[in-house]
Amino acid sequence: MPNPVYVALDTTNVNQAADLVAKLKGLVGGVKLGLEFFTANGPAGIEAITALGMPVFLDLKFHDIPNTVAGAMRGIAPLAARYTTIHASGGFAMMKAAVDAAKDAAAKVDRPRVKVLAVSILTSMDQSAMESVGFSGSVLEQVKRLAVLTQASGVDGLVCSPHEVETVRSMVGPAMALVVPGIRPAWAEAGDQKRVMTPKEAMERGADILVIGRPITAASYPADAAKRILEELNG
Ligand SMILES: O=c1ccn([C@@H]2O[C@H](COP(=O)(O)O)[C@@H](O)[C@H]2O)c(=O)[nH]1
Repeated sequence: MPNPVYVALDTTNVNQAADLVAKLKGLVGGVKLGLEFFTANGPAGIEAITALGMPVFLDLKFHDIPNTVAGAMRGIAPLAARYTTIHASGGFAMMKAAVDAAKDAAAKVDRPRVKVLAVSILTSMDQSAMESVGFSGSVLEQVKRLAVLTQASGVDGLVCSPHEVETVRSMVGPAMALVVPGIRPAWAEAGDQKRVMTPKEAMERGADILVIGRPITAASYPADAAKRILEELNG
């Protein structure tokens, strides 16, 4: 089985990210670069990390009208990321436009197409946070609704918390990638994450990819933390 861990390199500093890549190569399956890194370093920063030879997940969580999101997908096509993200709450038309643009753009630059993942409900939100923005149903019901919409739009995968992954897997089947942040080994602090679970539990419930940031990157010895997670996954 390929290593399912993508480590979230949430930093503004390219050298720090590159140093973590060097320390973690062979211990994680890929790296995730998000808004913090991209807003500080732009496409050149992404290219610098991609050049280090690990699969890159470009987590920019686009959420806008279909035409704008399609343009953004064309914009990132040359960066050769393996995965990118949009928000499922942008709706069917936006998600379809994103996938169509990713396909067209990849054909034009003659590269494998970036796989598009739709973020359902952020793992930092619990039931009361959902209600505070106007949702009356349960988190699980909303994630299920967005999973159906995501699959219908042709998007490649869904980002959800470990609490929903088993239900979503039973709904969408094996082909859709289920990417799961909110991962916390028993020895790590939850921080701002609300819907959390250990790496092993998340895999047992059907995750394909585990997104793990601070439990690795904020550890005194990131490579040791990544090894410990691998041991727990294999144990
Ligand atoms: O629902 C979501 C979607 C994305 N994320 C991202 O994953 C990492 C998690 O980092 P930790 O340090 O392990 O909390 C981070 O980059 C988020 O932007 C998420 O947490 N939840």
